[in-house]
Amino acid sequence: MFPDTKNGYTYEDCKATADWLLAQTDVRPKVGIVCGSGLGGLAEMLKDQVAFNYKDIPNFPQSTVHGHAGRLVFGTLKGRPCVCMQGRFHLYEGYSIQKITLPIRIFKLLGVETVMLTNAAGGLNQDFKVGDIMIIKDHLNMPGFAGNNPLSGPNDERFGVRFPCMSDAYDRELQQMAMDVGQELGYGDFLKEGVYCVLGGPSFETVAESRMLHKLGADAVGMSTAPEVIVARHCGMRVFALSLITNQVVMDYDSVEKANHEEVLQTGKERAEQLERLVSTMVTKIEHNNN
Ligand SMILES: O=P(O)(O)O[C@@H]1C[C@H](O)[C@@H](CO)O1
Ligand SMILES: Nc1nc2[nH]cnc2c(=O)[nH]1
Repeated sequence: MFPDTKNGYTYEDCKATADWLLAQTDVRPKVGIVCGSGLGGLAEMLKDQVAFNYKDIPNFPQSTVHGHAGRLVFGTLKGRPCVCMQGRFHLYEGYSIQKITLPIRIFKLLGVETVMLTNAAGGLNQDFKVGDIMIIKDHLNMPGFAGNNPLSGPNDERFGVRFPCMSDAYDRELQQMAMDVGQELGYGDFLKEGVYCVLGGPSFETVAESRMLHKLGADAVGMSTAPEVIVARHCGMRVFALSLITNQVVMDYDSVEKANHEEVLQTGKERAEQLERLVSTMVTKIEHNNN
């Protein structure tokens, strides 16, 4: 079956999904986590889990990519109520940009205040190595340059304003917290910061494209996250995001390296434990209104 490409989801559609979920769990999450390719182990850390397959959730798309389990998991992480997407959606799966970002609005209506996103990305910055964790400080939203922005279409003020600011999209306090926590955990050698660039995928970059993105100021390139960040900021949630550098992007015509999804998943496995510890430690330190 070809994925549902319905464009718009109304406030009422999102509310219906959120209410359906809230009726089936007592967990009232303050933190919403999105797991990138091969990084779904974070969801397994949640205690007292109540999990839903995406196929059972009204209005939810299905995961079609290897490394994205397709489960929404509620539970607690060191006592803090969380909800975790074990698998996200991508434009290249054939979904509309509104559909891939729908879960972020549902997070909002579940009561989430802070969104933490992870992804797998190719390293463009020549100082980065495979296995580095990059704290995202900003993004280049390439589909948005071509008019494919998740906020295109009628604006519902119940979510946010027509023209949201994005110069502060990535919460600076949370970036500093990640640096501090990373240092405490002994991750200083592989913890970096930088600019993430999203492309539509699913093809990986040509050499010319990679060189261009590097010149434009991107440190890492991937196929997700930025649309989710835009939607999260539009509806007023704090955002923190990390890229795991799973491969070095090929920038040289003489290179024999070839980007591939298996390498992406393999690097995810090798670095998963540290990434999970970094995110889970941060969750215990983030202050919310009633904790
Ligand atoms: O969901 P993320 O952004 O982690 O997935 C990346 C981009 C592609 O979906 C895939 C390529 O290997 O990994
Ligand atoms: N576009 C893109 N996405 C990725 N996800 C993981 N690695 C890569 C990469 O090299 N390029």
